[in-house]
Amino acid sequence: MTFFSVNGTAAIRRDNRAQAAADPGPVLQVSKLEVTYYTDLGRAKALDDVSFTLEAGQKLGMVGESGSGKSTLALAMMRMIKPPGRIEGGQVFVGDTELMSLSEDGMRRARLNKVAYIPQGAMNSLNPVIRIGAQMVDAIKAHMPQESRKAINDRCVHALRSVDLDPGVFHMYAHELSGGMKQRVCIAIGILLEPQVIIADEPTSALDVVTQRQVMETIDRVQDQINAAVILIGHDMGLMAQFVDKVAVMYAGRLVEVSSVREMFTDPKHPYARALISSLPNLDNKGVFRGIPGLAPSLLQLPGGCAFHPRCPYAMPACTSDRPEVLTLEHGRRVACHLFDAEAPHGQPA
Ligand SMILES: Nc1ncnc2c1ncn2[C@@H]1O[C@H](COP(=O)(O)OP(=O)(O)OP(=O)(O)O)[C@@H](O)[C@H]1O
Repeated sequence: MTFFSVNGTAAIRRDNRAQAAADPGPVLQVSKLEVTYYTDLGRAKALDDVSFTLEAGQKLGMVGESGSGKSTLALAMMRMIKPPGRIEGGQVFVGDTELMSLSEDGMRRARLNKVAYIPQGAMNSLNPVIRIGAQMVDAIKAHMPQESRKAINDRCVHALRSVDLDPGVFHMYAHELSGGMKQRVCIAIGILLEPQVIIADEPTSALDVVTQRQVMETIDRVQDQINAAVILIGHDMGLMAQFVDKVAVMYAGRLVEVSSVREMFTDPKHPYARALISSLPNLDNKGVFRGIPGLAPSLLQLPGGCAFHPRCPYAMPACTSDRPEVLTLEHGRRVACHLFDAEAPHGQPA
């Protein structure tokens, strides 16, 4: 912890940068996370063996078709999966704290403090009859019941300023704010306790393109201020390309590729990632867009072998029968595809 000054008063602030320097290595390690929804129609495995790491200050873009499991991943990391869903395995380390093994009370304290989640449509779930400031104060009080009112207010004002909002917003109601301002309030709430990890689920949906960019720039800036690792869930590959360091592609509950943003956009490996990239407009394809043939599979009836094989132009016999392991390729790229079985160092699954 270090001290910083807000309006001339001292407030406690965690120094994520000093923590990261003292403890190099990934701040977030997700390992073999598994989630199943037990529905009347059968079992839907929404997360299957999901593993990845993220360092302090890094931004990961999580992309994939609707229903591929992106929000489930965020909810599982927060231990907020509700029935009929169940977390059936895996670990999530934030620093040296393993979230899945915390008590309910320990997890309640870890939320917002170690890992903050800005859910899909968060800006529409601000309470319409409670002033913004009171909602921010409540969030802090739940974690710091001993904190003085003045220190709490100062912390709120600091967070509002960090997201480029006037401190006057503290006294306003949600209906007095534009969509972009409301989304920035949600980001301010997310950073109140300076978490080491921030997960933002579609933070720019329902915003116009100018406001989208402003919100992404706000996330960029606050992340830099508190040196957090950020996961951005979304569909907009163009926006991802501009703002993230790494891209993770999810398909039918599995991470099929995790690569640096440059490698993902210049040389995507997994055929599904290739299809996603080639469906983007660019200056060369002169308005001819290539879609991805077929539909995303139902999680209740996944094809055998690789779930993508019925849509894959490179499918081989092994793809119909053997589930591809996640392989580590050069530069630490991770790909789950039989096309690369021979390329992985020593053929070892990651
Ligand atoms: N409450 C639920 N009950 C049953 N199945 C569910 C439930 N929530 C999610 N699922 C299943 O989990 C899968 C993943 O859903 P999830 O919301 O994580 O996808 P997503 O990639 O975030 O989609 P979107 O981009 O549309 O938000 C869905 O296809 C659905 O089959």
